[in-house]
Amino acid sequence: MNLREKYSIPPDAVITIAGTVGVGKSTMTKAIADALHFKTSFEKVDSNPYLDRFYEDFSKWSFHLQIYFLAERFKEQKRMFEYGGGFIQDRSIYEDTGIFAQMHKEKGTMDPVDHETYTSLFEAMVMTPYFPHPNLLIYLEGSLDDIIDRIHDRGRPMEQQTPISYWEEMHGRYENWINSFNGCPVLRLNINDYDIVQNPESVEVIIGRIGHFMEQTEALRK
Ligand SMILES: Nc1ncnc2c1ncn2[C@@H]1O[C@H](COP(=O)(O)OP(=O)(O)O)[C@@H](O)[C@H]1O
Ligand SMILES: Nc1ncnc2c1ncn2[C@H]1C[C@H](O)[C@@H](COP(=O)(O)O)O1
Repeated sequence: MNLREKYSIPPDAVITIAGTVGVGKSTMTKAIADALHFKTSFEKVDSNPYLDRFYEDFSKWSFHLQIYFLAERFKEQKRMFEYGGGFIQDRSIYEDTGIFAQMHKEKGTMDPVDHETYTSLFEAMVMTPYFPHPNLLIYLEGSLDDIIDRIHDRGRPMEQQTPISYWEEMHGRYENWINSFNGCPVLRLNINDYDIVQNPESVEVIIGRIGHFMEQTEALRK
């Protein structure tokens, strides 16, 4: 019996991994997808034509970058929908609007009219059939210091030049955002509790928690 069957995880589930930059979403996405034999939906980072420019000049490129991410996520949502689920998704679309676009608008690095245009496009997109809520959102959390260490260890050049205050602001916003998020059931995992890099077998404990949590939330829904 495979882990998906063992822990009664539906084969058509869509599970989104959320959390701040560097917390470990991509690593967790791959580990869970491998364990469940699910497909993956990753963000485009290396081939993103705006990301470097954005980190050099937030005000100039924030609208372009948000539109780029929105278009990419729309294509991914459509792909997941057409496959009929069975996906682990690296970051939710809710974070683009609820964290990044919001933060840049409030900090004055995204023009309010651009933000309005972006939001109306986002709202039009989520009204299409391609945007069902995920079955589960796994929120990865950790201390700011641990996350900054991970950003440094990963070493993406544009992130190294970004002031710590940017990551600190984002870390705080994530906490507030997840505390009021109600788009789908949320399972919180603290990054100190599982080390899937040093100890890959620990993914089974996470799969067990996912299965148990999904059963509970499904029972409550009935
Ligand atoms: N459990 C872990 N233990 C130690 N390092 C980790 C762990 N998970 C991820 N990392 C490392 O932290 C960095 C950020 O992880 P990544 O998965 O790319 O984060 P995200 O997708 O959230 O930005 C990478 O260098 C990755 O190898
Ligand atoms: N919506 C976004 N706006 C601005 N920046 C974003 C957005 N989504 C992702 N990013 C940035 C943050 C990181 O530098 C890379 C990849 O994110 P990660 O959390 O490391 O997967 O893109």
